[in-house]
Amino acid sequence: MSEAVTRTAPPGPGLLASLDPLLRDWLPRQRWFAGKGRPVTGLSLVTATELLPASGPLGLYHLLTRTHQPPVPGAPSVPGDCYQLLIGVREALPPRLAPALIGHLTEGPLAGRTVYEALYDPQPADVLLEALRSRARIDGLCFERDTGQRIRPGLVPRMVTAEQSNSSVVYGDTFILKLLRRIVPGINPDLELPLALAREGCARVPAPTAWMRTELSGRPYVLGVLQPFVQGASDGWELALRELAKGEDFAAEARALGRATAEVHTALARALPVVSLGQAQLRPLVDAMTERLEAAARAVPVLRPHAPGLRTAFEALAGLSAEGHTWTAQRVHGDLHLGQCLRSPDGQWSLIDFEGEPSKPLAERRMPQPPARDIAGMLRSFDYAAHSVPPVPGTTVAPPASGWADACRAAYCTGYAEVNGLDPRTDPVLLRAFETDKAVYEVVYEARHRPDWLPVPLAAVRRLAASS
Ligand SMILES: Nc1ncnc2c1ncn2[C@@H]1O[C@H](COP(=O)(O)OP(=O)(O)O)[C@@H](O)[C@H]1O
Ligand SMILES: O=P(O)(O)O[C@H]1O[C@H](CO)[C@@H](O[C@H]2O[C@H](CO)[C@@H](O)[C@H](O)[C@H]2O)[C@H](O)[C@H]1O
Repeated sequence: MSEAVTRTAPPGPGLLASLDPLLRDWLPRQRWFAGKGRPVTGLSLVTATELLPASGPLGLYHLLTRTHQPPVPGAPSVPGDCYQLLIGVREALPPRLAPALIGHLTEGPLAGRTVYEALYDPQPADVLLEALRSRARIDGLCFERDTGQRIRPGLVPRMVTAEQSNSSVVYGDTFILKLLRRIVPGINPDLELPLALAREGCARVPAPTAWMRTELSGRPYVLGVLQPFVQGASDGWELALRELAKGEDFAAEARALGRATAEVHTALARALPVVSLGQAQLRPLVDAMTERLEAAARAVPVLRPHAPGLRTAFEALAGLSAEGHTWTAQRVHGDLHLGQCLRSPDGQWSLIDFEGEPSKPLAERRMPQPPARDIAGMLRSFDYAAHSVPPVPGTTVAPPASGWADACRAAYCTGYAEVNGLDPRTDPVLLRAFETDKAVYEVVYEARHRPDWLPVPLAAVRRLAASS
């Protein structure tokens, strides 16, 4: 794990080489590890930055490390993914840090010491906040902030333990720092879009307070974003499940969510380019959807029988386009679902996590898209919530939830139209194509990350395939 190091710090490659076997075992077990299903055959260190020396009671290292894995069958060989790690080194872990254990060093300059995931530990987490507050520059790590927003020192950190694609730390219920795990070169929409929305004065999205970035081989990388923490918030997914469990409807909230989505779309359309999609521009979009379907059917065999029916959704869209129909495209959220919507105690909705679908290339995530992409994501999410309610024991009857989902879906579109003037239901071909694309994505996502959930998107796949 030493040949590709571009920056090293004491105690140097000795420590880093001895970390290699521990990380090889630990990395693939992390929720945010994107290369699941293929063995990690090697790691190469991209950068190592010492934040606290291991000669003291707590050593702290910021690492960027590239994994080597065999290519996905049928796909071309590409460089491995690059992950961001914050590694702590202590003599022994206090019991409160037991879940953070990575392993024990058996060789090298620090043999006998314990290595752990340092974000769990308030002291290292505080090092990051202090670096952002003071706009530090440590080796190639740049900590920057909006000087108009104040970061009070001494806010107590706690790691967010929810299942995430990245990792987050909350500071004193005032800020939340998201450390991106799989990092990719380029402008990251998770910082780009909230900054653009803040400039537009859009209050539906927490405005970035500070961010961490670096440059590798002349290309920019966003490493993390700090934003105000919405205190006492519940996310839309929790709220929807709560209402479902009580047998309550969620239509009023769904309508408010539709309004919030439309407000964000309107602000994004003001802030960033809006383009028209004629036949030439729509073709690549439809081709990409079709290719994703083919790749998904190769990866998840249970999808195969439905592929012909699903393909008709994309063909219908291409057909409308061939007849001269055009659509408007703009920057969108890209992975909108109920878990990305936070309701504060005063009932206001905020949207978070503008990273887009993490498995897609950044260039694709940053392309203008019909707003129907986000709307379809939310419509799928109401359906997900409805299907997550376990059936009544001893019955095979579907939970009373399909009607619940239909009411939410309708209310959401109504709310959207109230703000935007355009009711998404007036373009059913476009909506079906995007819902299909999303359901296909979800099948792959669940097969990879949560196989028990696979029946949820598969139910939608069956419905969408049959609705041609
Ligand atoms: N500004 C915020 N205020 C309160 N909670 C937040 C905020 N941003 C994120 N969260 C919480 O952190 C979780 C993870 O954030 P998210 O941006 O979705 O990360 P990821 O990209 O890792 O999925 C969210 O589900 C939400 O519960
Ligand atoms: O980690 P992210 O929030 O960026 O998104 C990924 O994980 C989501 C699950 O946590 C996944 O969402 C799917 O499951 C949700 C219920 O847990 C449901 O509300 C969504 O509609 C459904 O797509 C998301 O697709 C994935 O990108």
